[in-house]
Amino acid sequence: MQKPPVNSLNLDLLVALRDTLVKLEKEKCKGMILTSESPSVFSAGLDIMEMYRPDHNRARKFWTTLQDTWIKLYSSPYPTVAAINGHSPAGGCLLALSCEYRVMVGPKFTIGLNETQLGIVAPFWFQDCMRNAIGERQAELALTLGKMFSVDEALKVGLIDEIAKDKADAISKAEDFLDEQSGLPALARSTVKVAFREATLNRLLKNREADTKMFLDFISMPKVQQALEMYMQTLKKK
Ligand SMILES: CCCCCCCC/C=C\CC(=O)SCCNC(=O)CCNC(=O)[C@H](O)C(C)(C)COP(=O)(O)OP(=O)(O)OC[C@H]1O[C@@H](n2cnc3c(N)ncnc32)[C@H](O)[C@@H]1OP(=O)(O)O
Repeated sequence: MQKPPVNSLNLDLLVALRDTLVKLEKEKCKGMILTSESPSVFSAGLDIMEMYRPDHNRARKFWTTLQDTWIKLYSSPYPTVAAINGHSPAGGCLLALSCEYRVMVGPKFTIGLNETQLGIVAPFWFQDCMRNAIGERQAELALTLGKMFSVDEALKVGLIDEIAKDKADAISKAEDFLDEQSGLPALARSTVKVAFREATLNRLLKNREADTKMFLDFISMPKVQQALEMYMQTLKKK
């Protein structure tokens, strides 16, 4: 990802990510490493400006493109690794959680689904991804608190799989994971992957329209708009 300054996921970046994932699948990609050009941010999550005082049609397109991107990434037949070389809150954490393996550069960055702290709610499929990675108990604690994990905490709880000392080390560890996968029969590998992910995927696939409506209704609430405005101001003041 290369959208300065913080790879916030706006409609354009999501379209680019989704189209890339579609192309990779078509071209029978052997494996993908998702990382960031920024030296300190993997992705700042959803672009708050897409949710603040939104145009209804654009907000719908934004959300359905996020859903498409997630579905493509989460269900990709080829192996995927997140080389998390910077902070990874909210939607950034979702991208990392949707890959099969996570290597994160330590020690100073943070990762987590922090939505509750912002006065918004992580959608059920974000929650499912966290639950699948760290288990029911830890996920409930993390989601209700909107907890951002340090790299050490993330490793301990199973949110990431390995710690790297810098980006080059993260890429090298990610390549090791892909090398290990490359010796396996591809169809057997991807069938097992989809079997593990099917229930989580189907939950969104069967409820896409309701999920979109919930998002549009939620961001139309004056209280939510106030919370987003205050949060944007805090970020700008910083
Ligand atoms: C019931 C179902 C309902 C569904 C409801 C909605 C569900 C929503 C789901 C997911 C939500 C999200 O993903 S919300 C986004 C959450 N993200 C964050 O909280 C991260 C915010 N950003 C930061 O903490 C920091 O920016 C950083 C740690 C990522 C990087 O820090 P750094 O110091 O390097 O950079 P700055 O803070 O100075 O930021 C630079 C610049 O970028 C702007 N910025 C940062 N984050 C965002 C963002 N997410 N969206 C838009 N813009 C962002 C920041 O304001 C600065 O702008 P200026 O240079 O103009 O000041």
